[in-house]
Amino acid sequence: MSITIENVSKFFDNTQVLNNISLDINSGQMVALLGPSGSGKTTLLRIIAGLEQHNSGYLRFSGKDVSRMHARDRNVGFVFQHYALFRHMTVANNIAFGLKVLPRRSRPNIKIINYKVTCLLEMIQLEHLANRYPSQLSGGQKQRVALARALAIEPEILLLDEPFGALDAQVRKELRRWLRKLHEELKFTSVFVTHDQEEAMEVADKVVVMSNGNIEQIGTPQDVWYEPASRFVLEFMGEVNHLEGEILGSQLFIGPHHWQLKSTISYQGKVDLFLRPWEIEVSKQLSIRCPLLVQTINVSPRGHYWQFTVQPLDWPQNMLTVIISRELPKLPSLGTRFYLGCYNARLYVSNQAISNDNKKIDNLGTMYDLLSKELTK
Ligand SMILES: Nc1ncnc2c1ncn2[C@@H]1O[C@H](COP(=O)(O)OP(=O)(O)OP(=O)(O)O)[C@@H](O)[C@H]1O
Repeated sequence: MSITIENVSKFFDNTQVLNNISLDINSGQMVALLGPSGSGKTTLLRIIAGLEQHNSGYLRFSGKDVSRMHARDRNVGFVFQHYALFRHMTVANNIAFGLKVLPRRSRPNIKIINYKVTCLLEMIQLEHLANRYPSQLSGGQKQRVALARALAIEPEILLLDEPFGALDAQVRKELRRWLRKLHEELKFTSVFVTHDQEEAMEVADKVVVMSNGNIEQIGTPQDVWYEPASRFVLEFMGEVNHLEGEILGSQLFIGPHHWQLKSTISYQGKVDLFLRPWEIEVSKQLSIRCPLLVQTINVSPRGHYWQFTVQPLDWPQNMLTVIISRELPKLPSLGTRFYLGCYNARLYVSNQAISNDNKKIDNLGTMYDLLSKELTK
């Protein structure tokens, strides 16, 4: 079943928490709503579920307007962060609950209910715990039971609100792989809320990045990672170094260092440069590619790579994080000086310099785009 959200807005009292949201979710797709706390993810999910009513706009399931349809008639399964299992019921009875409370005309007979529960217990690999109570389960087991309970009614849409948020890192990883596999087998449409970038990248077909009640970007995990649509998405999607620079005439300045631009660009003034730790070039020699002198102040081994914290020496900036493959023959120790290049840095008009006029040219491209060819080859 597909979901169409068209110009949906939501107010709580006089505060607008969703601002004209439009989003298409194809049948069988798994979509992550990703964003910081308070960005409106849960509110949007609850509107899809029918637990919250939007103030304007349309909500359609496979083309049919469901805006006024009661939650129980939407055929939607819901999984919350905090299990919400019935404490006084066994695992098997928790899973059977949704089927037992169906209206008489659509309720399966008890044999079929028991058969379905057995199949679901098998699917979540907890057959041996059918007669336990929730208090006798681990967090990961409880969450699997919650999923089985949501799936028992064979929903066409499954909504998950931070389903693994309360679990430790290892169990989270296992469960999200398991969810992805389950999704591939059963092919329901699902929307899940998370503020964990890695979780969204690993599980979703499509990622919707939200901030402040707005959608910042809709795209595949690759899109939002490699082609961030805004400075917000770039900063939100993983670690990034922030440098300050300035465009004066046809030169880009970082501290006392300057580069010749291909041509004079229309924007003049302060710029913010963003650079992922693994996009920094390093060299022991001063060169045109690596002109920025730094000193190592921390080295930390991270599996197949090394992570350095470095202090810029003759160019006034904050400390930077640099990631270098461990295959490099010789590694700098603490205090070692070396040179950096930052050609992959993305440039934006500095926040301090944004006026309505500059907002139109907020994103200036990468240094590679702006510099003359002979400097970057
Ligand atoms: N019932 C409510 N009454 C008033 N304001 C609310 C209500 N529910 C949510 N809000 C507000 O709406 C905004 C969006 O909340 P929402 O829970 O959708 O965000 P979120 O992105 O899911 O955040 P989190 O990741 O912290 O759960 C917040 O500012 C929140 O305070």
